[in-house]
Amino acid sequence: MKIAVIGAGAMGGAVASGLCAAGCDYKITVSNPSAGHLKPLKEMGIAVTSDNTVAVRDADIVILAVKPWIIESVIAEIRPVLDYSRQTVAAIVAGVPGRQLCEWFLKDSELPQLMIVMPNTAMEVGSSMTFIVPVNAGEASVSAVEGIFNSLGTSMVIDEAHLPAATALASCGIAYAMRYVRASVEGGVELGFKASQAQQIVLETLKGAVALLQRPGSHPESEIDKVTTPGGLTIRGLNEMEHAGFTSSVVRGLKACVK
Ligand SMILES: NC(=O)C1=CN([C@@H]2O[C@H](COP(=O)(O)OP(=O)(O)OC[C@H]3O[C@@H](n4cnc5c(N)ncnc54)[C@H](O)[C@@H]3O)[C@@H](O)[C@H]2O)C=CC1
Ligand SMILES: O=C(O)[C@@H]1CCC=N1
Repeated sequence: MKIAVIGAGAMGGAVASGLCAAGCDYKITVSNPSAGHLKPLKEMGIAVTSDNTVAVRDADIVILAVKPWIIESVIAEIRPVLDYSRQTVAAIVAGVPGRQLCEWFLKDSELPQLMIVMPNTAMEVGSSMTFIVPVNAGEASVSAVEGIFNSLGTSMVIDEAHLPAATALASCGIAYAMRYVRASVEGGVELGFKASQAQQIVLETLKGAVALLQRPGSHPESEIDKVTTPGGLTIRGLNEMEHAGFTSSVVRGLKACVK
């Protein structure tokens, strides 16, 4: 299967390099106006070009990975050469509704197989939580796009109404998770560990928490109950974090992200 990736930044670069690193059998061409982002991809053996129309011409699946304010002009550029009878478009773009993409893609009253895809930066390491929103897409094209993003982590097909929440939790959420790690490391340094040791401790602890929660029937509150000895140390820390607004600030941050 041939894939064209338009835009070689954080998302487009991670799709191409992630698929290559996973040893997938896709023939990938990446296009980007400047050469800087293309160089490492070329060194991995990926075909590169600065011409978007060249990249999309032979592709079975076209992945758009440009900023939201650029996507309209990129669609206008590639629309004349796209063959809607055989090509699927997956748009990685935040905050652009499906109906707007349809308006930009419309050609002779036709649309391509079209979906919005929302991954996160962990594609780089094959661990993205990715959402797929079919906008104008049948089962075969959705399953082809699922195949791509399952090679880069885990994917979930959702409806467009859930996309803002999904974006907040997972695509932006990876930054929120990093901020928890950074805060814990800073606390660990104040308590006497070197930053590198504190980071290792925090990451191993998070790995343990994830493994505990991934067991069937597991719940964060019951895991917390096992840690909080009555009158003990853990509950003092937890209550102090809640006095400072921990849960509330996370919920408010997610809601602000969706607004
Ligand atoms: N960065 C993230 O964590 C996430 C980003 N997204 C979405 O992914 C899309 C891409 O974002 P990033 O990769 O972060 O942006 P980026 O700025 O890292 O990459 C965009 C790339 O597009 C290239 N570009 C600019 N004009 C172009 C054109 N006319 N033709 C082809 N390429 C062109 C730029 O040179 C750049 O390499 C955005 O729409 C964003 O909303 C979605 C989920 C997560
Ligand atoms: O911050 C943003 O707008 C993009 C969308 C999801 C993650 N980064």
